[in-house]
Amino acid sequence: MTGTILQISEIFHSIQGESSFAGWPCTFIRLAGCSHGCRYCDTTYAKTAERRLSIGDTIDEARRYHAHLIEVTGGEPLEQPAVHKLLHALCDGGGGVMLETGGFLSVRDVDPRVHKVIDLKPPSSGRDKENCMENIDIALNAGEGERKRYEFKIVAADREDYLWARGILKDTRLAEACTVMMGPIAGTIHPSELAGWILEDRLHVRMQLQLHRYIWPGMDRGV
Ligand SMILES: C[S@@+](CC[C@H](N)C(=O)[O-])C[C@H]1O[C@@H](n2cnc3c(N)ncnc32)[C@H](O)[C@@H]1O
Ligand SMILES: Nc1nc2[nH]cc(C(=O)O)c2c(=O)[nH]1
Ligand code: SF4
Ligand SMILES: [Mg+2]
Repeated sequence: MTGTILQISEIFHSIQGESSFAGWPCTFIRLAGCSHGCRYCDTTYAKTAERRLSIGDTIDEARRYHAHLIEVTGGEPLEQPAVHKLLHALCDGGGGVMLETGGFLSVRDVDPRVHKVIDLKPPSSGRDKENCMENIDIALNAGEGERKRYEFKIVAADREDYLWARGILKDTRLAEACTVMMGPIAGTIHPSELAGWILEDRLHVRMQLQLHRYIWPGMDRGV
């Protein structure tokens, strides 16, 4: 198992900048490769691997930072089949384990101990037709205790994205069951504009800004 090879973009220690865990020290394992190409992606450098590491070496390196929280992100982490063994082994080691996924692939086989952050890609991504809507059903049908480990996220560039998000939330009533985070895509709408729409519509979502962009402005990698 530990011999299974992962394509790695970077492993770093930072402040969790997104999700309901924003603000906590966190070690990030960024797996390389993504076949989606969202128009606004801020991590295109992760398309290609910097290193190939066994699961065991990946965990050893991540654990060196002694963070209470580890997030596996990408690229698109679910595109590497070995991610499931990685997540399982991380959970066995204790501490909080998070997965950040673009939500194109089902999270059905993800270790149930993992806190799953699932993006719903809006029209401005150019990939909105590829959302795996099964993930919403999986979360809604999860038992009471398990449901808290499903979190959804929608980033928006404009009013069209926002209305799309509002429509999905109304149709599925997802926000009544799970945490839904909403934030602006960097360099597009001002946070106050998005906040205004959320408040006007009494939307039951949590607003987020990418904290790391404020802590380390202009830094694209390793934060
Ligand atoms: C780079 S992706 C990697 C993980 C996975 N592929 C995904 O899309 O969730 C991590 C998060 O960054 C967000 N993101 C990417 N580009 C962004 C941008 N320009 N502004 C705000 N958030 C962005 C994505 O929506 C996603 O939630
Ligand atoms: N600080 C920090 N927090 C993050 N949360 C999710 C991230 C990601 O790229 O998936 C991310 C990231 O790249 N940096
Ligand atoms: S799925 Fe994630 S990593 Fe892939 S292009 Fe979209 S935002 Fe970037
Ligand atoms: Mg990021």
